[in-house]
Amino acid sequence: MPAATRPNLPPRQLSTTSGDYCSSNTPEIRKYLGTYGLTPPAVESFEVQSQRCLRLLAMKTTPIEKFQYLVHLKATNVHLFYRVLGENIKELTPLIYTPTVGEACVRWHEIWTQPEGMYLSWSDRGHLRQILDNWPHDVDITVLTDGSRILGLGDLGVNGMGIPVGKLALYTACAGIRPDGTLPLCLDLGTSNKALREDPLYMGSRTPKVTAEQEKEFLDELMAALTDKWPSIVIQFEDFKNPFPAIERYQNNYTMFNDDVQGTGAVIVGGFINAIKASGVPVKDHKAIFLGAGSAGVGVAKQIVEFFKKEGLTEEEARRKFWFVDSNGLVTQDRGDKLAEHKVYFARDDNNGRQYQSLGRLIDYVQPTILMGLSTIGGAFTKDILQKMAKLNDRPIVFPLSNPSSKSECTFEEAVINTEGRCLFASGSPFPAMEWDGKLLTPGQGNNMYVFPGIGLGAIISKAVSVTQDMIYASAESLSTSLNKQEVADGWLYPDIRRIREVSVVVTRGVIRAAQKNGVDRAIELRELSDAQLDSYIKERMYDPYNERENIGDEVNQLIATASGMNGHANGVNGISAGVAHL
Ligand SMILES: NC(=O)C1=CN([C@@H]2O[C@H](COP(=O)(O)OP(=O)(O)OC[C@H]3O[C@@H](n4cnc5c(N)ncnc54)[C@H](OP(=O)(O)O)[C@@H]3O)[C@@H](O)[C@H]2O)C=CC1
Ligand SMILES: CC(=O)C(=O)O
Ligand SMILES: [Mg+2]
Repeated sequence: MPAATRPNLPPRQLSTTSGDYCSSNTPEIRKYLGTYGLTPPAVESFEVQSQRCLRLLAMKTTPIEKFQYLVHLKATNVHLFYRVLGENIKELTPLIYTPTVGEACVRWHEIWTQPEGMYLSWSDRGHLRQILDNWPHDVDITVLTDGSRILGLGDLGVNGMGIPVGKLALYTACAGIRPDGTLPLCLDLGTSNKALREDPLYMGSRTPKVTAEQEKEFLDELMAALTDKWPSIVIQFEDFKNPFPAIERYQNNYTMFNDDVQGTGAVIVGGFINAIKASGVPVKDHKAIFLGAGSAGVGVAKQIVEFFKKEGLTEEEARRKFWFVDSNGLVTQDRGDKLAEHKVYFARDDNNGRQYQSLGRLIDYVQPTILMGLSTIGGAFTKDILQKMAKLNDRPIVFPLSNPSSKSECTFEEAVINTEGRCLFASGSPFPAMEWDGKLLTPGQGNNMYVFPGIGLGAIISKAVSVTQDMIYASAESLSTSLNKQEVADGWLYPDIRRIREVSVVVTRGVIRAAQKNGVDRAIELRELSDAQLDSYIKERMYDPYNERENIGDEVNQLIATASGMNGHANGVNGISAGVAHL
């Protein structure tokens, strides 16, 4: 074939995203693609490319610059991005997700360079189904937000797009959901953030947030449009200021869940089950104070109620183990204000006229074994609070879960020092390990990425018609059993994040089994598989960035085979195959 031109084949649309310009392409592939001469001559291995990426990353001095480089890498070579991410998941997750994604969202309008995902505006209603036709791929899963409660950072309008983009990257990295099967979706329904509305660089509608009734009308149209376009789509809601109406309205009619309420509940229960075991205190003797009674706090407590019930408590006994504090103090039935509906279930009626004075006084009164933070108030677990918990308990359970790190109720170091290294700890954002009394202590991270990828993949593979409470709970239980012997021996609450692909298989299997038990699965042939067979089935369906060649396909394999007189199948053993496999 001529050196620099495509053989007798039709012109081909080149795509940077799928690696058409990748330096690992062999000369044959470059000729086939028509990129011969358009890339530097060297044919590089993945290791070399990865080394360059990591060096480039190290040259960036701030987390936001590193974030921007990773956005660029994903846009220019998606498979390389997922290889680098997969091999450095522990180091890179804080850059593509919390905490850095928080800063990226705050500054989204300043740092935006290229489109990712879809935006649907209030003014688009009536046409949502048509607009979805503009999306170029088939979709397995979407993460959608209205930007109204981005981490603990408040209403950021369409700047919130960073969250669906980041979460979907984790669906791919952790559970192998194909990148082109994911749709980040940001609803542009106005924003209550006046500063953003007035910022000349803001990229959303400059109108106040629509009413709850209008949002419901919009979501009704959107849910119908999404499932009409992609009948098996899994729809994950994220970072809504008030997520409860949508969960209630759609959970039985669509394959949907809300990760802040249900995923957070599951991931915290997953670590909590191990914390309860490690505390040495029987389940019946635990008592919990929650600082923050929002969607995440109540979501976590509801899943813990399920766990307590499975451990033999009645629902009433389980419910009464919780004391919630919100911005108006202890959540009680006789407080004098109208409680938001989601708080009523846990509102206390045994306050005996006592007024809430402070978190410290409440700890003295309740004597809790567990202190959870989902309040968005950074530093709320002061030295005094932590020392009180340490005085009351041999192994106090302290979970400061607010994100990003600046909103965490305390740091790992503060918790360790003020409980003399005895706390059972998990946070929302990552903290470094530290030495205490000659021992290296590693903080747990109650990171939803342990469960949502498996919930999503389980729903996709089982073709579930809805995501049931049992599926969510199964993800928590599966997570709690996924620690290996060493992790258990070291007293960890969560498995090593570097094993996330293995963990996601266990979680996915649990979710599929629960879907089968509930009869919501449509892939009924999977019911016959043993657990080992189901694990293999799941693994086979996971996207593997090391084995990507669909961009080239059989056409080039055939061509290479003919040109080289060899069997040029991409998984073969010659130099050509290495190039194809590393597209
Ligand atoms: N796994 C994880 O790491 C996850 C962490 N989160 C984090 O949890 C936090 C809360 O999320 P979410 O529940 O959805 O948010 P919400 O806004 O729904 O809830 C925040 C809660 O904190 C309460 N609060 C605010 N100020 C105070 C105060 N001074 N004292 C006591 N309580 C206060 C609010 O009170 P009021 O109700 O009166 O307004 C509300 O109940 C966020 O930072 C989020 O990032 C969320 C999901 C997963
Ligand atoms: C982790 C997450 O979902 C949140 O903080 O909102
Ligand atoms: Mg969230």
